[in-house]
Amino acid sequence: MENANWHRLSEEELLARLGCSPDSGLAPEEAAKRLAEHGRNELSEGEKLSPAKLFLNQFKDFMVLVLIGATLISGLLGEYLDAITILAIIVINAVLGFVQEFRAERSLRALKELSAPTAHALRGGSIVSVPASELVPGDIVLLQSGDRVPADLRFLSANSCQAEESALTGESVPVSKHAQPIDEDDLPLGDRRNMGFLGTMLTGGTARGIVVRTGMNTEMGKIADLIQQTEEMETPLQRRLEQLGKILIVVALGLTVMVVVAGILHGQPAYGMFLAGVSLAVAAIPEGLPAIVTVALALGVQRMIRRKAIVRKLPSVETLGCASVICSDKTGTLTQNKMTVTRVWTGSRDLEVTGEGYAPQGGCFDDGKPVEAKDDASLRRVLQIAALCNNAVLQRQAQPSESAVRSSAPEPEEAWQLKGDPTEGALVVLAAKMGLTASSLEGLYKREREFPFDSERKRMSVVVSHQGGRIACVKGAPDLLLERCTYILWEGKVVPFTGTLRTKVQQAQEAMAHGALRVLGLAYRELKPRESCETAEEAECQLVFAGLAGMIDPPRREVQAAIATCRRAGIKTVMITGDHQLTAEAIAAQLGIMPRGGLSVSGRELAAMSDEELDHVVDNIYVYARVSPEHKLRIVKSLQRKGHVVAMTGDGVNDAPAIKAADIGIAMGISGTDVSKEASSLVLGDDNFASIVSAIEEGRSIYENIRKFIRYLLASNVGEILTMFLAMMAGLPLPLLPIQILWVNLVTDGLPAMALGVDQAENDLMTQKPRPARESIFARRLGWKIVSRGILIGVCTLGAFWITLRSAPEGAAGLALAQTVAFVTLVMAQLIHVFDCRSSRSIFHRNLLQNKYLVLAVLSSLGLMLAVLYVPALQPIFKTVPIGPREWCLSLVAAGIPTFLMGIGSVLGSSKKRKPKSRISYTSGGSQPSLR
Ligand SMILES: Nc1ncnc2c1ncn2[C@@H]1O[C@H](COP(=O)(O)OP(=O)(O)OP(=O)(O)O)[C@@H](O)[C@H]1O
Ligand SMILES: [Ca+2]
Repeated sequence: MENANWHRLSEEELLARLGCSPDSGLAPEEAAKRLAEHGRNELSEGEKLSPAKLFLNQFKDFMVLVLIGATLISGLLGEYLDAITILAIIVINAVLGFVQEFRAERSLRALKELSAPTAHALRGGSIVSVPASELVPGDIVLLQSGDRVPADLRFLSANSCQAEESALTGESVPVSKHAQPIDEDDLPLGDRRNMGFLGTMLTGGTARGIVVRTGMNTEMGKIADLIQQTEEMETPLQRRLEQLGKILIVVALGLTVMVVVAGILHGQPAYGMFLAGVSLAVAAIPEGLPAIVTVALALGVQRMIRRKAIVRKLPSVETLGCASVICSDKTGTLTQNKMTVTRVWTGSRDLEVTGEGYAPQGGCFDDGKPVEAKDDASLRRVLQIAALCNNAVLQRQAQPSESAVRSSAPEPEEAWQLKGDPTEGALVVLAAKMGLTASSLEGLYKREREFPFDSERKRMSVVVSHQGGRIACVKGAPDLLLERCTYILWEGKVVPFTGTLRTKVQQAQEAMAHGALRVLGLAYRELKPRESCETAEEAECQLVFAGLAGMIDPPRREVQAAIATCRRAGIKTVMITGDHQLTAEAIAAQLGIMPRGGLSVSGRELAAMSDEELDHVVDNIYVYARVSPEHKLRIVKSLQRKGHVVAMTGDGVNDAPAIKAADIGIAMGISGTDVSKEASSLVLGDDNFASIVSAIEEGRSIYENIRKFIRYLLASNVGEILTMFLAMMAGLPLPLLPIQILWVNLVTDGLPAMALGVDQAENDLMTQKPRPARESIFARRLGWKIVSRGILIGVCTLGAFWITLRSAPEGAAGLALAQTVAFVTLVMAQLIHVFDCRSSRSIFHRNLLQNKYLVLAVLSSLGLMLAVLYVPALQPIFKTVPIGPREWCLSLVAAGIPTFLMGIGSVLGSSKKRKPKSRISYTSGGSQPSLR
């Protein structure tokens, strides 16, 4: 089927060559057959690490190589027990490292699969949503503005279709597409205007195309090796830790060399000192750090997924914790996007509409008296426009099967299902309540044209033919619609739209908007017989204003609490909406977004401001109303200039630039376009504002957990090095034998550190201000804690060693006892300190048993330590001796000092300073000051 000239073929030739019927598409069996033949529609990802390779990689580490060298030397010197034990430790170390990295790798891959795209294909006569990876040549796919092109395809039809092909051609300006054959050989890609290419985006219009090539056979596949995977998968923190790791290696090696030299100068045997040096270097280098960071990030990401926030770019996990402003869409994110018309205004009458949901029950009431459509020409016209200028379809749900009942949402009474825009759905329901259903209108009106809704014009219109005449029906945002109306339908008669009447409409609209209703204006015009009506401009002028419909869209239940959480956490919530300013303000007040003295700004006011003027007030603006997507970019930029870390939501094609520019770009999983998702770093699985707040909470928690185990690992390492260093400087014997150091490194660093990575957050996580984006990982006294605890661990371990050594009998037995005491003290000090690391204050501030994993990890480390002490078979290997109550007391006291001494100090210190919190008051209703 290879043919480079797909663009030359006619539709018939295409269909014949690709063996596809234009009406029913491919049969599912045929599609399956072709999938087996052509392979999946995926770009191969280049080198994928096999588990075996990943395991072998563990041995490539420099320090591990040194250890292997040391094993060889031990073996050659006849110290077989040493050699075997070290070898065993190397292997266990590698297994641990492998498990950590494998888990990280796997969860990162799962993450990628989560955001895998789907496509709408015609298969076996109906349109189905299939994973893009299962498309085959011959599939007919349907695309609309905002979709990514799922394979290379030839267009069969295209309506005002625009595609952005910069990924392939480097040209960032969208090009228009058509479906006609182009009779030219060797056409450059950019000129194949009747083809769409994998990896490009549809930025406007709709299209139908037939897949001609998939996967690595596509144009993108041909250059797949060349394109740099731009997806950033390493976070700034990881990069900084890598640098830190390098510094630590140098420091650790330097200290180790000093320890070895000092030891030899003080008369220690060279072989023993060499082995001790190597072991110390291995122990002191936090080689596991990067892997644990990745695991902590990856596990955190999985927790986020459970809370409906899908991270597309790992670095944003870190940025999330710094977010200081969330700019959120209103409709669907803060509100439920379940619209119900509750009021209709027709000039002469202000009607109340009853009945909730999509079921056409209830009706219009005037002062409590039911109203019939047939008695009121104005109302009839309003309902007609509402029903005709509409693409939403309401369906009675098929008798739900048993399995659907069990799995479906908790609203069994909701028997009606909406296909399409909820705003339009509300109007369909309104018309149906009054007896105008789609089926009753079908025969009478025939749609000739549609000028679709866009968030720029904020209206939609259709042209319908009816009894030989034609009518343009328009609905949209009233303030913009009114400018295009020259007449008004007043008490059943068309009259000129005078200033007084305009004021009345204005007042009616504002009254509805004050009540948090979204208001749509409805207008029409009867076209003259040969009047041209080819553009939206031609259709939407000289209109007759018919009436207003006001609809409620209740806030999402969780949102108010989420916004309060943000406020406590020092995060500002800003509402950005295309809706009317009064509606937006009313809902903002309901949700507690707007503080006393906060401002709301309309798109028009925003457009009139210079960047400087905007910067001046941006910190005090809480609502942006009637904005267009382009305004979002200005808002993001301005907030960033003020030093904010900005999270911005969006769903449409035009939102992509703002999503990209924001520090955390957020796309809607359900209602968002592919274009917006591709630009985003976070996708909300449920379109819900509350999920953003959950993600921020997890982001903060992950970062704090990383700080916890960095503190634990580094303080442990400082303690280990210092014990050895001070002993050698003081001319004492080795306080810890090489094998013991390796054991400490393995057992205390491994599991407890990982358990800290999944620790529960502290209570004050969401009452703290966001952390500054440039803050060092050692900020907020972490560096001090590492150094102070490390020094105390080292000094106390050495102290216990020295006391035992002095009181014990001279000779090998006494030394072994002292070394065992040092070993126990070091291990216990770390296992106590690990609990201290959970708190930013002290060990007394947290429930010790809360983190079950940590308790288990500590208990197993403890068990292993006791085994080394008391299992006779292990004693010769680790050169330990059983210790008695006296030694235990000494060890435990020495081990507790670093944590408890500092803990008591911190309790005494913090009881003195308690500063009062400042309060901002938030209104719940009432009028807001505004820039107007
Ligand atoms: N389908 C539609 N047909 C005609 N007019 C519409 C339609 N949907 C919305 N409008 C009008 O356009 C205005 C803006 O709608 P848009 O969808 O851009 O904003 P929004 O959904 O409120 O935005 P956001 O999600 O940011 O809150 C609405 O207030 C309404 O008056
Ligand atoms: Ca270590």
